[in-house]
This record gives sequence, structure tokens and C-alpha cells, in this order.
Amino acid sequence: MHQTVLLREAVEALVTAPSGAYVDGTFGRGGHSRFLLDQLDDNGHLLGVDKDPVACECAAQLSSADSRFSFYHGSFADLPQQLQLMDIDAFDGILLDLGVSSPQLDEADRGFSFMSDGPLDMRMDISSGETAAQWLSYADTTAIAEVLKEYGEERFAKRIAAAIVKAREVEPLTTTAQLAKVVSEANPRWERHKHPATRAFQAIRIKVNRELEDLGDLLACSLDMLKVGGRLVVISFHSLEDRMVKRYMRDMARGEQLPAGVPVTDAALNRRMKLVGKATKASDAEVDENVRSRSAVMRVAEKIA
Ligand SMILES: C[S@@+](CC[C@H](N)C(=O)[O-])C[C@H]1O[C@@H](n2cnc3c(N)ncnc32)[C@H](O)[C@@H]1O
Repeated sequence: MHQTVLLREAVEALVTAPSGAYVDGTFGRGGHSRFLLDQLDDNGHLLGVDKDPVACECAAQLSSADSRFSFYHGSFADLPQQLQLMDIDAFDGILLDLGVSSPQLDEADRGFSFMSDGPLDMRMDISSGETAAQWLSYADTTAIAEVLKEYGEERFAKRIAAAIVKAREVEPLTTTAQLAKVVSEANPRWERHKHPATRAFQAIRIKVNRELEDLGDLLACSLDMLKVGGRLVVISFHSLEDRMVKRYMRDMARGEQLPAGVPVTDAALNRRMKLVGKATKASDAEVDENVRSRSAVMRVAEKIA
């Protein structure tokens, strides 16, 4: 089961008009979406989005029960095209609760987990794209090491990448248990409370699902998709995502990203967003109930011009 993180905090920050049009870009099992629909009146609308086919099935039940809800199976990076298909010009709010859901991690068949054995897949959308096993079957040591370093902040990236390439020369890496073993044996650093394959699995998952590219694409077009007064609410679970969100919101709020030649003193005129509150973390009570919420950081910005 997926326990929704920062449920009330995120929805309350997002909804400014009960008859508005909103997006839940990471529908998952619909925890945020259901509570969000409770805040909308009969004229409100919510578009759910998720790459995961299981999320799709869950969303189908919700759309048949509630005509204010519709769903798109695909990436939130495709939102501009989805907006064009709707009879509105812009959204009142966009919510992202990034990363993977607990059912994705818990089901061995999805291949996300080093804790249980399954096929080495790791795709959120199992209907398209390359699996982790496919990528690891041909990527060279440098490419693997770059991913481990950049997306997993893994200090021993080169050593682990070399071990992966050596292991696949003996037999193809097709299961999560094989990968976890190779990585663990090559990793000299065993951190307390952290499996030695945690960083490598996170990195490969981010690569396979193009997670940071999708987030970058969404951020780049989010302003154009929001009404003035509309809000962007993002919950991140690791520093790479949070850094991107923080920088984007900060730059928009400072009026940076000026066209070439515009004096910096005009930056204020170029402000496009204002920050709403400070970064929010889960309360101690929520962390006690749901340990996954420990690393969540929520940031909110509102379009002002
Ligand atoms: C943390 S879960 C969201 C849980 C949800 N808020 C709930 O309460 O049930 C993240 C979800 O986002 C989806 N996801 C991640 N990146 C995505 C992307 N770029 N486009 C669409 N869905 C994405 C994943 O498949 C997963 O189902």
C-alpha cells in the first residue's frame, strides 16, 4: 500500500479556487488526487497523470466514479500537449509528488528493489523504453560510472561500474539479486542503515526513467501552463530533484533568466513567481507513521505575472 506523503499540506497549498482546473502529475495510487477532489466544487476539474499502467487501472476506477476527474497515461513532461487538448488555457495548480510509489518498490516483479529478487526492469512505464537489464548489457564503464556518480552520488562509481561490466562478461545481469550482489561486493563503503546497493539502484532507476529530464522539461514549461495566481507544488525525495526545483523557483522569484542585454537592475520587473512559505518537511508524527516521508521536501511557488 502507498501512504501518501504531506497529503494535507500539499493539497492545501495547491488549491486556491474550488472551481479551478488542477493537475496531479504523479497520480500513483491517487492519495493526493482523492483529497484534492474533495476540495473542489462541481465545476472543478482534476487531470491525473502517471507513467505506470497500474496507476492507470486505479485512475480508471476514479474517473468512472467522478466526472470531474480525467487521466492521461504518460509523462508529466507531456502536459503542454495535454493542455492543448483541453478546453482551458491554463491550470490553477500543478502538483508533483516525485519518485516511485511504495507498490512499485514492493513488487519484486517491477525490478526496483535490491531487497527482493525479480527481473531487472525498473521502468515505471512497462509498456515502453529500455529496461535496466537492457541498458546494463551494453553501456560502457564510463557511462555506467557517470550515472552512478551523477544520479546516485556514489563515491565508488568507477569501481562499481567496472565490476558490473566484468560480471556481465561472465553472465548477463537479468535479476535485481544479481545486480545487488555485484554492487555490494564492489562497494567498500557500507553505510549504517543503508544497503550498499541503495545508491546504485537509485541512480539506475533515475536513468532508466529519465526522471531528471522529465522534471526539467516540466519545470521549463510550468509557467506557461499556469494561470496568474496558479501554484506549482513539488514534493522531492532526494537532493538532486530538490536542488532543481529550488533553483528553478528561486530564479523565477528573483527575476533571473533575463534575456541577454537586459540590465540586472531590471530583474525585479522580470519576476515571474513568488515563493509561498518555506520548504516544508513531514512532521515527526508523519515520519513515525511513514518512514518514507523522512526525506520528503515540499516547495511551493505561485505565478505572479
Ligand atoms: C510517489 S508516487 C505518487 C503517489 C501519489 N501522490 C499518491 O498519493 O498515491 C510517484 C508516482 O509518480 C509516477 N511518476 C514518476 N515520474 C513520472 C513522470 N515523469 N510522469 C508521470 N508519472 C511519473 C510514478 O510512476 C509513481 O506512480
